[in-house]
Amino acid sequence: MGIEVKICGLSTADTLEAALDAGADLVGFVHFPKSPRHVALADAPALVAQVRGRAKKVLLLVNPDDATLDAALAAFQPDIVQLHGSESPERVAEIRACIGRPVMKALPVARAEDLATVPAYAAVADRLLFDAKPLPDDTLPGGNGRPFDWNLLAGLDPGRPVMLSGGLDAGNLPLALSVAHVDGVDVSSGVETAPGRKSAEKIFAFVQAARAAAAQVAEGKVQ
Ligand SMILES: O=C(O)c1ccccc1NCC(=O)[C@H](O)[C@H](O)COP(=O)(O)O
Repeated sequence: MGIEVKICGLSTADTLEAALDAGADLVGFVHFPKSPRHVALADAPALVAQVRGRAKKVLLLVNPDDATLDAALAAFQPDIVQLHGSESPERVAEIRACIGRPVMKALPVARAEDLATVPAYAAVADRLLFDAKPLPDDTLPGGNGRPFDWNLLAGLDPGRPVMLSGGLDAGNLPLALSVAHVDGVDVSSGVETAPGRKSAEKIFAFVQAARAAAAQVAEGKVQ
């Protein structure tokens, strides 16, 4: 199987259509009011209906309580729930048992020591997403448009599908995929012209670059 491409933070019909037309495997909807990509519950059904099975729908939540979880599941009907807060392995396991659908846990990475929690989360989550650890001044736990040292993932095999995230764009994907042998890539800022404003052209370029880079790695042309 080739690499999975996730376009995250989609919130408008036109840019969602661009991601689907470009062939994204997963489309991510952020339900987190502090985010410039936030999708309100009332706006979810129209976007969800538009997907029509052309991609997997990822609902992105941050430290949701049970009420938020229930309401968001009903509105977004996701294929995957991505937890992008400080959820403990126990909370991830609790949510996974409750929702009966795959959970992708986002783990913040800045240094090798940050990977110490991988086994505990790999034991309870269906997928792992490695993202750049927010800086002290960042107001969001993700979507900050900043990469981390991809070499930190070299040789890592948590026994779960792994998605690489954080500051990716069409330009740095070949290097990222040559360094980090992952199952998927995820982007938000790198396909935007401003926070929360997705670009159809950048979305298409990112998906194309991901397919091309993955093929190069598969053919052994990029070490
Ligand atoms: O995208 C957001 O606004 C966001 C807000 C709060 C938590 C997570 C968020 N995004 C999570 C994602 O999966 C992003 O795609 C990921 O962090 C990469 O973002 P970027 O570095 O901007 O490509």
